[in-house]
Amino acid sequence: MAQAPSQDIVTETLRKIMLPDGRDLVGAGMVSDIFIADGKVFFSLTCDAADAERLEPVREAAQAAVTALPGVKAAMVALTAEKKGGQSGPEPQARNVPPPPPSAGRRPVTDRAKPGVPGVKHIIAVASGKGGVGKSTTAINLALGLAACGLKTGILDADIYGPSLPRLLGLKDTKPQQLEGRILKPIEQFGLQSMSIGFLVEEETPMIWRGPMVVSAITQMLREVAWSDLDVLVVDMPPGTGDAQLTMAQNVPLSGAVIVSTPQDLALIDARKGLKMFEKVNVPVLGIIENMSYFVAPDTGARYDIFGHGGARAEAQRLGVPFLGEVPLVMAIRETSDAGRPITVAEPDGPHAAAYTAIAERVSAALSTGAGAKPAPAIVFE
Ligand SMILES: Nc1ncnc2c1ncn2[C@@H]1O[C@H](COP(=O)(O)OP(=O)(O)OP(=O)(O)O)[C@@H](O)[C@H]1O
Repeated sequence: MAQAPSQDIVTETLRKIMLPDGRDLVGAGMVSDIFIADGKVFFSLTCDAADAERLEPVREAAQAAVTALPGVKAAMVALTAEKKGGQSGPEPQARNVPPPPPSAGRRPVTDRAKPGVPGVKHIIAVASGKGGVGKSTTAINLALGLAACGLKTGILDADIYGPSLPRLLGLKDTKPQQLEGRILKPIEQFGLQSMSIGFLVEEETPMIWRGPMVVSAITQMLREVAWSDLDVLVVDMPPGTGDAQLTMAQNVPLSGAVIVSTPQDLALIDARKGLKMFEKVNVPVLGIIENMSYFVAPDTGARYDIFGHGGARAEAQRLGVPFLGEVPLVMAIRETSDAGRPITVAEPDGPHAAAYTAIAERVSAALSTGAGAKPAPAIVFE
């Protein structure tokens, strides 16, 4: 492969990407420090929060243009509303906050009003306010981390718009066995019981589901799968906070929810919406995970905060929700996921597996104590 391009070449490429107002990205002063390592290019684009949605196609165009440069293996471009510097100072150690102790006022984690799922003690949702923040990657590694903590664990891929579990588990051509009636046997992989709509339909099948169908498909996968004796079932939710997600959060007997966010303020705005959604339906939020928290250069091991590290921790603190931990942006996480052997399986003794296991321990502790963000009581004036 050709040599990776220089920062100047990347900058020149970005000069050709135009904004709707006719300025180019570089001329508009939107491009952060550009970081290039091992053929991969990382940078962020600064914009007003209000313009984020409108500028998503520009972000995609920038990412595609840089990816197409000779010598580029991958590019990761994020939109952010804060200006960020390049390399950070030394990272303070051990900043993870343990889950808060159970307090008398917290409600029990099992919602008795909803019928439980046979064979499953606790169900937790892994959700994100927006797509592409690494929710599925986090969900599978969290599930594996919970299993490593000694919990009998399952994972249900409820992201039926874009199921990724078959790929993440290296089970692309596997079909579940049908037991009597309509009941499906979960597929066992890496010690997890798993189910995904991706096991049932071909990858090419267009997934055009309307909201209500999404909910019934998921409810069916929850209740018509022979989950066996699970301590915890991790549900990888569809991204976003629309009606389908809200109905799901309402209908699935969730013990709690975990929100995944990247550190940028714009992702955090969406994460906050996710949090509010669970509060609305009285599901305790067990905490927030910051994914792609910082970047570790593969060659030098130096740490860079190009995407604005620490935002999720601050946000969790602000919202009174536990911070569950941070996972860096490392190519090994992406590559192992793509290869169907998540990092917690591929490198169980490595630092990244340790990060996920530490997060899993906090989730497990929160489940057993009933800790989580207690929704504020509604005050009604009549
Ligand atoms: N910590 C990480 N380091 C490096 N790459 C990561 C990390 N987390 C996720 N990724 C990569 O980012 C991409 C998006 O991740 P993933 O599919 O888990 O996101 P998602 O939020 O579930 O996306 P979608 O909403 O589109 O389903 C994948 O290629 C994944 O391998």
